[in-house]
Amino acid sequence: YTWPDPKLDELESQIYDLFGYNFNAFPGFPTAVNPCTLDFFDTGAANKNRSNAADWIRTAYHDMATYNTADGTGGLDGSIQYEQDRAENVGDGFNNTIRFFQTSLSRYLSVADSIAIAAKIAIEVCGGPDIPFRGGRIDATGPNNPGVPEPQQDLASHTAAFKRQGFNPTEMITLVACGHSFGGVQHSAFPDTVPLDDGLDDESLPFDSTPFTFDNTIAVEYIQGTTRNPLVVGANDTTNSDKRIFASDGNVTMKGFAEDPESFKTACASQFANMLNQVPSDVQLSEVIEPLPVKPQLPFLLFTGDGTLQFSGQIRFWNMSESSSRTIKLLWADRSGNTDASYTGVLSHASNWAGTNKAGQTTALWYKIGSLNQTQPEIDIDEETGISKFWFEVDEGDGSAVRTEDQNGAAFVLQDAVMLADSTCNNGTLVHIDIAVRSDANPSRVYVEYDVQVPNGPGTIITVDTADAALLQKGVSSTYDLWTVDLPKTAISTTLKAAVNIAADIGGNKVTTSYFRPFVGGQIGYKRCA
Ligand code: HEM
Repeated sequence: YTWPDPKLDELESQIYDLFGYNFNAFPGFPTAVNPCTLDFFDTGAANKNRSNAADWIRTAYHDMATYNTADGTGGLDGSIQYEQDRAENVGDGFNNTIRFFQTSLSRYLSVADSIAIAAKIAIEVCGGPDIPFRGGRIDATGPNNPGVPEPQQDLASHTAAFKRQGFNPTEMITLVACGHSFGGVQHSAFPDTVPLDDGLDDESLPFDSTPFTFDNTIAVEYIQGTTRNPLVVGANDTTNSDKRIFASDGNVTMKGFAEDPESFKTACASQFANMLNQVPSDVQLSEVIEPLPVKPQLPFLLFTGDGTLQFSGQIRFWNMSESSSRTIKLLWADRSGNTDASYTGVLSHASNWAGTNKAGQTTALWYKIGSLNQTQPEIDIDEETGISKFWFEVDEGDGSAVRTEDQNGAAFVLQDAVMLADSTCNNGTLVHIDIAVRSDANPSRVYVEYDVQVPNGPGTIITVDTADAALLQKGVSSTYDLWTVDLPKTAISTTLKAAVNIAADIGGNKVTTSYFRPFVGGQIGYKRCA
């Protein structure tokens, strides 16, 4: 896709900026599955086979399992929030999962996409295959029809349930084996399947001897006859659903998985992806989100009133490794689209500004707009000529040709009609947001947008609220007027991200700035009011 696309930009960060210099990814899914034995809701040694990773994967399946291919209803839509009182959703793993990312939801990050991202990251970080990711799941506002398979049901009803969900019998065996590569069955949820050992409050019996890692042990132990899977060798044969499912094709599929770990991995990659992509028929998922080769993060213009616009932000270069000889130049076109030899500035880089989606690797380098030198930390743009787009020239300094990074000619578009003014301040309880608006823009409305989490029974709905700005001073500089709005901290404190953006309706179009965090340190426009 072409930057900027706020929703895809957010999702891209959530799946690629996971380790290292990863301030973007929020809440930081990998922190909960690195190591994969982590269990945030651990109640003691008795639960030692449980993990966040297993909870997240089971949550994705149970949310999806209401899908009905015939009428396009159900699927991965966050409806699990409203379905936890059902017998088919016994256990606290769903609530644990949703609680983890509840505070980071935004208009760009739905509950349903968060569930899908959590499962994808758990699988990938814990030894599993890469799962291609498509985004744009929309949250249901109430429950779907029931439909999650339960262990006491017979093979015919499981086959029918998976068919309804869009999986044929081989895919059913595959998806169950892939999912049950993680975690196990808990006594408290399934007391008949898992007896309680003396002296324990609760315990979980794993499906295989490696419940924290994706691997084909689930199949190897099953085929060898050494499995302790409580849904295969449980004392009550009625609830041995894995046994019935695994054996349903004469063990052909499980034998293949036991003999060839790579074939298991490949098969799981495609069935996990299918699971995450079963969404209601009125939801249109994006294309598979690939990492952007060059990605601006919070490119920001700040109106100073001294004749310049301060341009700051960070740029991520994917698939780049450290080099002391490299220099990267930023170039821009002015408001009229013209270029000039003077429209250029440096990007700076420090050696620990490296990140990746794989633990222990370096995949991307981060550069900052402006120099590292504190006296010139951003690039100053003449407010009279302004900016309309920017791009980069990468010189490896090794004699190879200088490379232009401009999104195949589209460049990186940046509007300069509305922006934060540096007179913005906060007094602890409200932020006094000053907005510079280009005098020739004639906006019909200038406003601030912010996300609000609205409780909806046991679930959450994200809405976008707005606060309108009023004109404060015409001609505050040669090119700009000043508008202002007061936003109480309570308005934006319902999301941990606490981010807002400035918008204006100009000539029938909506123009906006990036999301920024007026109350949180380290970003722009949050100084204390005098
Ligand atoms: C006929 C289909 C299935 C049945 C009857 C079934 C049954 C169960 C049961 C009884 C548990 C124990 C839950 C607990 O103790 O809280 C469980 C756990 C789990 N299931 Fe399934 N399952 C099925 C399919 C799947 C699928 C398709 C996936 C994912 C692809 C999956 C992923 C998991 C995971 C990861 C756990 C471990 C949870 C933990 O340790 O906290 N299951 N399953």
